[in-house]
Parts: sequence; C-alpha cells; structure tokens
Amino acid sequence: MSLPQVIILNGTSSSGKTSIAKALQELLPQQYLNFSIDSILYALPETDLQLMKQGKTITRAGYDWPSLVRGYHYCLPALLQAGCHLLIDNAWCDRNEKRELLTELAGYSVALIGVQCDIEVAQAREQARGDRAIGLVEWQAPIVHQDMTYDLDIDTTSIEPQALAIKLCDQIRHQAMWRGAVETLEHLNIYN
Ligand SMILES: Nc1ncnc2c1ncn2[C@@H]1O[C@H](COP(=O)(O)OP(=O)(O)OP(=O)(O)O)[C@@H](O)[C@H]1O
Repeated sequence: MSLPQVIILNGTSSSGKTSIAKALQELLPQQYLNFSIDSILYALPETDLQLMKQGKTITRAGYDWPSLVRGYHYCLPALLQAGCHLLIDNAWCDRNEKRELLTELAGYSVALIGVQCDIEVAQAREQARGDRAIGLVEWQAPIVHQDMTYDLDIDTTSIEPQALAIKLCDQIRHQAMWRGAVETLEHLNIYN
C-alpha cells in the first residue's frame, strides 16, 4: 500500500501536533520532512521571534505576516516536486490560508488528520511550556476544525504522543484512500 505524499496534522496550539509528528517521523517506513509555519518563523531575527512568542507586535520594517504564510505555502510544492515527503503541522484558523495551501497541494496524495484535545488540557500545556502566547488555544479552539473533512482523527487529551503515533502510523499504512483534503477544498471553494 502506498503512503500519502503529504500528511497534515491540524489542531490548536499545544494540542500535541509537533510531538506526534516527531514520533511519527521515526516510525513511518518512509522519510518525511516535518514542516510547519515554525520552519519559516525560526528564520526570523531572534528578537522578532521572541516578540512573536510573547504575542507582542513586531515593528521591524519588512515584517509582513501574510508574506511569511505565503512563503511557507509556496515552498511545500517545491519540496514535493523535488521528491520529498512532507509531514505538516498546522493550527489552521483562516479559511483563505486553508484554501491557499490545499490548492498548492492539489494533485498530491494528502492525508488530513484532525488533532483533537480537550481545551482545558491544551490550555494547561500552554501555561506550562512557557514559549507560546497565553490565549492562543482559547482563540483557536472554536475555529481550527471549521470546514475540515478529516481522513482520520486523534485525541491527545490523555494519551502520550508515542502511543498515538504508533496507532496513527498503523492507520496511515493501511488506509487506501485519502479524500479529506479534496473534500475540504471543494467545500471551501463552494461556501467561501
Ligand atoms: N499527548 C500529550 N500528552 C501530554 N503532553 C503533551 C502531549 N502532546 C504534547 N504535550 C506537551 O504539550 C506541549 C506542546 O506540545 P507540542 O509542541 O507538540 O504542541 P503543538 O500542537 O505542536 O503546539 P504549537 O502549534 O504551539 O507548536 C509540550 O510541552 C508537550 O510536551
């Protein structure tokens, strides 16, 4: 059974996407690159990155959030064309961003995975980790799963990332059809 060229994990900040992605990378029988908007943001000047982590305004000339998001989206098909497989994690809160990235990935096999987590548990993780602006989870929770048709869902509330990754890896290896990304894009194009 062939593996999807792209695996997308979508859920709120602190739902555990990166933890699962890192564990899944080690388990999958094919090399996947883990990409997220963080892959771009970690290229920002250090002081701008620190301001962003604290939820503060960046005033440096040239800073433009939409350009960073577009840059992230546009580099993904380039990696796919080069032959790489991608494991992407997103906290998708903007319909246009969802539509833009799914359009860029059209034609590739994409597994769309919903990462669910009890909001209070995610907020507790947000407090504990100290490297995310407080309030991100509360803001994202009502919107992150809107408009999405997932191929698979996982719930990180009370299960460790390694156990979740083992189960997810098995499901990905045995699933024959990936329709979530196509159906989500169709929905976004019709209703927005
Ligand atoms: N299943 C889990 N059980 C307990 N703690 C977890 C679990 N998954 C992640 N965590 C913890 O929650 C915090 C955030 O995890 P992680 O970075 O994986 O989340 P994320 O969804 O990628 O967040 P972000 O979108 O902000 O990057 C970390 O401190 C991590 O150790």
